[in-house]
Amino acid sequence: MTLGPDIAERMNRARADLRAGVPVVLTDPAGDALVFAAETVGPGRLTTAEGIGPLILAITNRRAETLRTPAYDGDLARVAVPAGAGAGWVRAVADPASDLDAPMKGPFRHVRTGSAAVARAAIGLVKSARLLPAAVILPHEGALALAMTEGLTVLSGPEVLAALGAPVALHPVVHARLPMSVSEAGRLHVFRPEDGGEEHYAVEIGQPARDRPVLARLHSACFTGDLLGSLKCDCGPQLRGALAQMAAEGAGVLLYLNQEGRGIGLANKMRAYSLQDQGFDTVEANHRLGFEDDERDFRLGAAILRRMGFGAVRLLTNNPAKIRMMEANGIEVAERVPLKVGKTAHNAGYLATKAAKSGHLL
Ligand SMILES: Nc1nc2c(ncn2[C@@H]2O[C@H](COP(=O)(O)OP(=O)(O)OP(=O)(O)O)[C@@H](O)[C@H]2O)c(=O)[nH]1
Ligand SMILES: [Zn+2]
Repeated sequence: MTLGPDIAERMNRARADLRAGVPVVLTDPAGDALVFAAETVGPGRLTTAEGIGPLILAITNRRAETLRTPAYDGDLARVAVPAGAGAGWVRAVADPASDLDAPMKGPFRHVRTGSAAVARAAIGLVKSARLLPAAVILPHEGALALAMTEGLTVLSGPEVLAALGAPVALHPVVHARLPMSVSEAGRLHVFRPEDGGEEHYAVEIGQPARDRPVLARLHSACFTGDLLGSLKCDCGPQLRGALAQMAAEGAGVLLYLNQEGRGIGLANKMRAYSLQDQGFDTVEANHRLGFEDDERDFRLGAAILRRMGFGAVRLLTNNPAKIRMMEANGIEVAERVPLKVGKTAHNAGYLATKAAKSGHLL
């Protein structure tokens, strides 16, 4: 084995670079390119990049739909950045915050020739860095040479696309006893992805048998609901309700998956909340930002359950997609246990939207 980073490790580096506003280089058989996150690229680097060659802004089909412009590449659109348009223009196209104040972003000149593969890998990368799903691309023959002189992270575009679609391998790091007010027989397990990325947790209550379906909950992180007692969602009561039910039965396992905001991260979730204050529902807000309704990867949950020795669950959920994902990833769902707690005047619309648009069971 070589000492250098593999593709997953280099992608982790690239995420840090992109979050800091530093470009990365994507190599591709159709042509190499420098890639910036639209959210973080500053005016200085953008001007330097414009001096090298014409820039392209890649946005998702969801964002294109909001901007009423076609997505010629299917899942994404490549629009030319007008000369001298600057970071303000890039940000306004990528970020829906000012859509209602300044609705006309176009007309856009679309780039329809060449391969969209680099744009696709770039959007996948910035999304996985929990940034707005839009990337500035500078196609450049000398990108590799520039990477050498400027110390930029280099990734193969096709490898990025393959890695984004591959299941993340996780390993247990540590577990220890954790007496909790709900149950003194608690134990917290920490799991870490092989690429050194974000950790996920499992709270085990009692000593659930491995050869029978375990009462289980796949909980997605919700800082606002879990910690702050937000009334906009039902996450806090669901978290506490699930643990209470496991304590009452004497055994269970709650996975705490760090996929805040259905996988878009807290900053983007707050952008979605701001759009909800403008009158859009939870699904429309995700789409206006350029995301799908739900960007979570529930394969993580199945992988952790398997690592813990569980093959079958009684799943506490109202979300049929979680059941489908468990079964598709080798965890039998012997029973769905409804979890209906925490309805408030503030979240009634949110819960109704989840039922109407995301198939949640009421
Ligand atoms: N993007 C976005 N995420 C939200 C919003 N409200 C809550 N969330 C996130 O949604 C997730 C809630 O997930 P869960 O409660 O685990 O899952 P669920 O799909 O509702 O399914 P069940 O609760 O199991 O029925 C958390 O990650 C929250 O942060 C919102 O308006 N927009
Ligand atoms: Zn929540």
